[in-house]
Amino acid sequence: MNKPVRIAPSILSADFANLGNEIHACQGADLIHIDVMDGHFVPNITIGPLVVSSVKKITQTPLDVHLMIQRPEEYLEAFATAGADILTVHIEAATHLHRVVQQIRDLGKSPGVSLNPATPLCAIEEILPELDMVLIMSVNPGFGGQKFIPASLDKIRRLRAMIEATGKEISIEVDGGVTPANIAEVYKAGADTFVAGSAVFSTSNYSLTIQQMRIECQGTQS
Ligand SMILES: O=C(CO)[C@@H](O)[C@H](O)COP(=O)(O)O
Repeated sequence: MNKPVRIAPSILSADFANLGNEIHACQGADLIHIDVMDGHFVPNITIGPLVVSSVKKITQTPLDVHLMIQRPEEYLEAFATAGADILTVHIEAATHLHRVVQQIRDLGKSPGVSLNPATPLCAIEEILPELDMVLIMSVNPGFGGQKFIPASLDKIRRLRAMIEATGKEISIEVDGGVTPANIAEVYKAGADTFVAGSAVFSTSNYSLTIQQMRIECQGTQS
């Protein structure tokens, strides 16, 4: 069976002075990806729960909140209350990851775990069956507009095999340097959810770009 395709525009590349309209222009998106950076886990500072709560008021599209922060357990409730639907934490930032994943479930949200490019897949072996999604960083986190790291493709293939062995439906999201030119290859490797920041927001018609990215994946289906 063909895997679903979810396109998640990352508002990190949007015009923040015009955020509501920027999000409305992403018609056809499956998720709105929101990058939360604390200036400690990554060298950049971005969005907090107040902005998530404002975004929640203006869109029906589920909010995919990517926490690139230290001590994520201290902020889960705030982001859940603000309207996050998916809460993804970094394995490198959560000391008691199992507890953090349970906290996300208890808040009624969908848990994801993200891995930096240098973090091996074996690090998530034990927690994998508890997750709804694994986010593979295909750039080093912190900034939009970076180049996709080609070694991510093999990592995605191996992760897909690990997920199949669990017999569970767990999404693979890929974040960083995904474009209409490489999305088909990333999909074929086993990903189903694609974050796209500059690839969407640098174009003149966001909705059309989202549609093109989906078509690129569907073109690989048998
Ligand atoms: O998490 C991050 C960057 O750390 C991303 O979500 C970026 O926003 C992706 O941007 P592009 O690579 O697609 O421009």
